[in-house]
Amino acid sequence: MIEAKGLTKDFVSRTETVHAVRGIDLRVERGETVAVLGPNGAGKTTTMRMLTTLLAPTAGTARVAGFDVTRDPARVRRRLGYVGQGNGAGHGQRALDELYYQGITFGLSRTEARRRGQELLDGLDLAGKERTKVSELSGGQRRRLDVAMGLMHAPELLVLDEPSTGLDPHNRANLWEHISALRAATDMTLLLTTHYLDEADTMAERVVIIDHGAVIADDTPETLKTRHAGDRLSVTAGSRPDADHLAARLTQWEATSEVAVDGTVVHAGIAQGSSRVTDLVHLADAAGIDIADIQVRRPTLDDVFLNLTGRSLRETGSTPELETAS
Ligand SMILES: Nc1ncnc2c1ncn2[C@@H]1O[C@H](COP(=O)(O)OP(=O)(O)OP(=O)(O)O)[C@@H](O)[C@H]1O
Repeated sequence: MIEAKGLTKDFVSRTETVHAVRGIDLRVERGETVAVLGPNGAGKTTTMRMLTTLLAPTAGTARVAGFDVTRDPARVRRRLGYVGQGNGAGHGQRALDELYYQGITFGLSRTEARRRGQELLDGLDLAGKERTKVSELSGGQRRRLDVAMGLMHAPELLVLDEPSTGLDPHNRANLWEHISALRAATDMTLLLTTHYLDEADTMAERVVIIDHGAVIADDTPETLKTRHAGDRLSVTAGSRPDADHLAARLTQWEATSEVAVDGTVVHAGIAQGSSRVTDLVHLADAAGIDIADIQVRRPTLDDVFLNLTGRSLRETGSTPELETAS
């Protein structure tokens, strides 16, 4: 569905050149859901804008649904829906009219545009809002209307740029429930950017991590976690001396790495954590170390990013403040 090779974008001004995207290769198969993750300014939006024909690449090529984004932009646009950051819908219009005119723009008949608009309002939990002005919809409802706008012409590919930013957890979950239901009903391909690591983890079959305009990892969330970040172990010892004693033992043990003591808690990385807990208990018993609690945590995508770059996605200010919007 998407095949990008060496996609590059430089923004050149009189004073500077910003290398926003530096030769990205990306392949997305039909029906796949792929999340693009990365800190602020990594080049996610610029990449989406090139793939959706809104921005001309400086170098490289991209084909979407079989058509070249530079040579055949109209054909590409016909096959994709793009929901950008911010609201696409005009605020003075009524919800169903917005969808209707979007449908007409894409060549639907008047009857079909009205039918499709109503179907999407129903499917996205906006039934009853047909005649409500966009400006009077809540944040969550407006975002769902944006998604409906992107879906009016039944695209093969839906590109969502931070669809849930600014929504509270309830509305995020609600939006995803609707997107998942729509996906299940069609074989639509989904490409999204998000700042929410848990969203990428649960919604996407594949995660592409970009940093400084380049792809630094591309795989399933589970493989990324297994390959780039092991399980994390936290053991609470009975006393500080016990914690120090345990830390010394774990430093020698082949299953653990990066051992650190914080009060009576010993933290470490552990290979195949849950299967090694019994061995750990035996090791502590044999050494006469008192243990109060053992916890093994699966890594998150943030641990993956941290291991790859030495920075946390959270520290880079990527997790935006929540605005309550219902
Ligand atoms: N029109 C532009 N002119 C100049 N520089 C730009 C322009 N658009 C983006 N940039 C720069 O390109 C880089 C990549 O920006 P981009 O918006 O693609 O990042 P992003 O990963 O989407 O970030 P965010 O998560 O904050 O949306 C940034 O340094 C940004 O300042």
